[in-house]
Amino acid sequence: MARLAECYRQIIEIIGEDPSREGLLRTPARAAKALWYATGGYRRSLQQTVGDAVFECQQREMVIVRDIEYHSLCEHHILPFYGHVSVGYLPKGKILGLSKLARIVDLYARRLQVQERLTDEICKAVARVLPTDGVMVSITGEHLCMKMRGVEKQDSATVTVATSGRFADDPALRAEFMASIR
Ligand SMILES: Nc1nc2c(ncn2[C@@H]2O[C@H](COP(=O)(O)OP(=O)(O)OP(=O)(O)O)[C@@H](O)[C@H]2O)c(=O)[nH]1
Ligand SMILES: [Zn+2]
Repeated sequence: MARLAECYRQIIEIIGEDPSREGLLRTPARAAKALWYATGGYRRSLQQTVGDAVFECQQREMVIVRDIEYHSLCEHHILPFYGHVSVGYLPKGKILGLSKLARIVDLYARRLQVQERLTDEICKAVARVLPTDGVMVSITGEHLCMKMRGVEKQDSATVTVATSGRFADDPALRAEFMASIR
């Protein structure tokens, strides 16, 4: 944390500000803490995230948690991107504690990411922590690197999808998932 704060102190200096100015005195420490938090996904495992919250259940119909908000950092510019994740799966004898789906989202969002990989990692993680007949994930994202700099498009949104198991080759299942999250 001290090293990170020192890096931020230097950044403040390099951009032409005075790190000893009263308003900026504690900024390096605050910014370090904020970045540490926003990248906390590197310092937790999937197992720690899910714990023991896998339960027996014979329900086989699709389970969906939709509109889980996330904040991530684009790996190209280290600027935020954010939006909503919807996760669905087909249970096969076991179900996952609902909050754990949201915790899995945070586990992979709080890293340097591209939206496509975030989508894929969430999909694979759900399939890893419980038996399923398939997992589907859809993410919407607004990227500050496309809004506040660069191409400066304020209204574009990115949608990404990942599937596994029966979702990969059953258009009706995909359609059911997409209809439920709309
Ligand atoms: N596929 C994908 N691209 C992303 C994501 N986040 C940012 N990018 C893109 O990463 C690309 C990096 O392109 P470069 O040409 O190397 O960088 P740049 O000169 O800053 O590009 P501009 O943003 O076009 O100014 C840009 O097109 C960004 O829009 C993401 O989650 N997924
Ligand atoms: Zn970017």
